[in-house]
This record gives sequence, C-alpha cells and structure tokens, in this order.
Amino acid sequence: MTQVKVCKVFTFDAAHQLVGHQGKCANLHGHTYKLEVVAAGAPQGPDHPAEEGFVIDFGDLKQAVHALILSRFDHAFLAMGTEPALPALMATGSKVVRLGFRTTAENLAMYVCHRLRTAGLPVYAVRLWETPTSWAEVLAADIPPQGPTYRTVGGCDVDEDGD
Ligand SMILES: Nc1nc2c(c(=O)[nH]1)N=C([C@H](O)[C@H](O)COP(=O)(O)OP(=O)(O)OP(=O)(O)O)CN2
Ligand SMILES: [Zn+2]
Repeated sequence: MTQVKVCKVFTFDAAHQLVGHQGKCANLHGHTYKLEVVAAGAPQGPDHPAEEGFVIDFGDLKQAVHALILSRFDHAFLAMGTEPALPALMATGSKVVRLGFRTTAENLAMYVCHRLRTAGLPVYAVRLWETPTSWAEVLAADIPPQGPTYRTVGGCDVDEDGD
C-alpha cells in the first residue's frame, strides 16, 4: 500500500531562556514558533474502514496537537526548571511549562514528536521553526521508544568533558 505523508502547520507564541548560552539567547525572550507536524501512512486499506482516503483527518490532527501541545505551550514560559526568573513567574501566576531540558529548538522538536507519537498519532516527523530563518527537525523513527535523550546543560554550564 502506498505510503503518503500529510502535514499540518501550527503557530504558537512562547518565551524561553537558554541560561549559560554565550549569546543573546541567554536573555529571557520570546518567539512565534511555527510547528509542522508530518503524519505518514497508507491512506487506503484495512486500517481505514471508513475509506475516506485519509492518512489522518486534518481536523483530528489539529485537535490532538492543540490538546497535547498548543494548549500548554501557547503564551507560556517554556522552562527547563533552573531559570532564575522561574520562581517569580510561578509566584505571580504566569503560565509556565517545566520541561526538564534546555529549551532549544532541537529538544523541543524531539519532545513534541515523542509526545504526539506516544499519544498514538501516526507522526512521521516534526519540524519546529524557532524564527523565520531557523528550524529543527526530527524523524519519529529516530527517537527510541523510551524517549529522546535531551540536552540539559549548555553554554557556561558545560564542563571540560563537554557534559
Ligand atoms: N541550534 C540552535 N541554535 C540556537 C538555538 C537553538 O535552539 N538551536 N536557539 C537560539 C536562540 O534561542 C534564538 O532562537 C536565536 O536564534 P537565531 O536564529 O540566532 O535568531 P535571530 O533572531 O538572530 O535570527 P535571524 O533570522 O538570523 O535574525 C540561538 N541558537
Ligand atoms: Zn530563542
């Protein structure tokens, strides 16, 4: 059966901070992220008894990505958990998502891809645009079933061994 890829594109606004980064992204700042979710599968056959010819209904994909990712990430501070501003933001009721990893485009793309796959979506790849000129992409097949290995240190946090 022919495999077909379909893609749904989303945007969300969020703040983050790469503590220890040796450049401007060490500051708390925001992005309008663009998220491309690519699903793959056979659009016809025994897995599709309704025979609409969909890999997945775009509407169902939209609903799932909103529920699993966008409702949490949009207008939130995406935090690793060690940012100096985090206690103040939480104390004042700001929307915060504690992720436990550095909020690089690479880590966030892996997180989104793994989250969608573990929810049962036929996700093939996730591409996350951090700015109009910068994106990170991950293939679901490259993430082990137990989940991604995230980078948790960086910039001035890196010791002599690079860990
Ligand atoms: N490989 C990565 N590099 C950088 C990341 C990242 O997540 N992965 N993140 C940042 C900053 O958070 C920020 O996104 C700055 O990125 P940059 O592309 O440098 O942003 P600009 O606004 O300068 O983009 P231009 O389009 O070039 O003006 C840094 N690096
Ligand atoms: Zn940034």
